[in-house]
Amino acid sequence: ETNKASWFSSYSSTFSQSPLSSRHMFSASKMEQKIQESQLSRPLRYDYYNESCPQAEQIIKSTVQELYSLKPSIAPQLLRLVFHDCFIEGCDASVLLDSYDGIESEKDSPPNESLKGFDHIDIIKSELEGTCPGVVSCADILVLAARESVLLAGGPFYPLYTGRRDSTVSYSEVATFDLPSPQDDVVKITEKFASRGFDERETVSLLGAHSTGMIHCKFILNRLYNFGGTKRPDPSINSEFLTLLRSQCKNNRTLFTPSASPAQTPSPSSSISVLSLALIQDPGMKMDYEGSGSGFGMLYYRSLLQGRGILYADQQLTAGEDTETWVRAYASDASLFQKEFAMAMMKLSNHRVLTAPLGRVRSDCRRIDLES
Ligand code: HEM
Ligand SMILES: [Ca+2]
Repeated sequence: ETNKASWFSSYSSTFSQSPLSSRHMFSASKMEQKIQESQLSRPLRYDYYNESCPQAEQIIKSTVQELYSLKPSIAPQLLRLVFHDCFIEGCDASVLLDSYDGIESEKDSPPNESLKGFDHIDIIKSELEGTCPGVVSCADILVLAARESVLLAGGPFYPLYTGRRDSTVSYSEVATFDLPSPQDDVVKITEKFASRGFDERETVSLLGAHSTGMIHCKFILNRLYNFGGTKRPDPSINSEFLTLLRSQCKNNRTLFTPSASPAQTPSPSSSISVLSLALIQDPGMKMDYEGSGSGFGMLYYRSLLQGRGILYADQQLTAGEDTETWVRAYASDASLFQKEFAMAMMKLSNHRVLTAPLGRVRSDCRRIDLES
């Protein structure tokens, strides 16, 4: 029931706060209708699949582990994926839908351009469909796979209820406007998370997810070479760290992997835009650039305190009084971080879920089945 209460508080805060409400897909009356309908829908349950598909959670766990042993990069990919799903109209697998038949999908919206992990979700889904066809929702697969990924990346375990159902809609416009941008300042970031019911403390702990995974240079080039049009770097970057980041991310036309030969440098008349070339040639760098593998969390916050945040948005956590307090707390207490990250991930995974009779269980996570 507490679950439901937080669902409602986060929903209504989105609704009332909403400077962006005209851009949301739902009109006010539709939203009210949705709230009323949801009062009829059932809450999530512990071990929801224990009769309908008792092996479900084990299958998800072992498949993620197997995929991870072949390609460790899937763990951060799945973790990011659950954030991008749950943040946009709740944990309903809306982010997994492909664009087809007039559906403009979230995954094709600009903030989701570099999301990965969709094919891994397909693999897990097909394992489950082989065992219990039509039973396990894509939304549950996403949160459970992300939980496993957090563990593999060195983060905490957290319990999750199940019984989420999948959306029949993809919210590409909401994703375009509401997902946080790497260029957002601390005010914007805290506003966006507050609109989903997360306070500063929870926001700072969630950002600890940036202890793991890859970042592409395109997200920080301005910060390194032309911050706010100044032709100078962001003054908040530690100067040694600036040198390191610049060595990883060369400026525009010279943005090539070390193996690229000079002959491949495009001439100014090249028909390929510099931006798209930059994307092709941008292999990305590890967020835990020190590669010490010294755990999930601690190093991220310590780096922020030294002006070594990679994204502008990361570094902004030290620019707000409250957020900085939590950065300091997590930098000095690893177990506090693990505990609070676990709580925040549980809250994220329960954000505005759809349960029966709402939504449905898609048999293909990328498409809405016509018959069901
Ligand atoms: C202010 C909020 C946030 C912003 C602006 C932001 C932005 C970004 C950007 C720009 C990247 C790099 C993507 C790429 O280069 O392809 C990234 C990666 C990542 N983000 Fe965030 N993010 C935010 C919050 C979060 C949260 C709350 C989580 C999870 C709880 C998360 C998890 C991740 C993960 C795990 C990666 C690595 C993905 C990979 O290796 O493929 N992020 N984020
Ligand atoms: Ca969603």
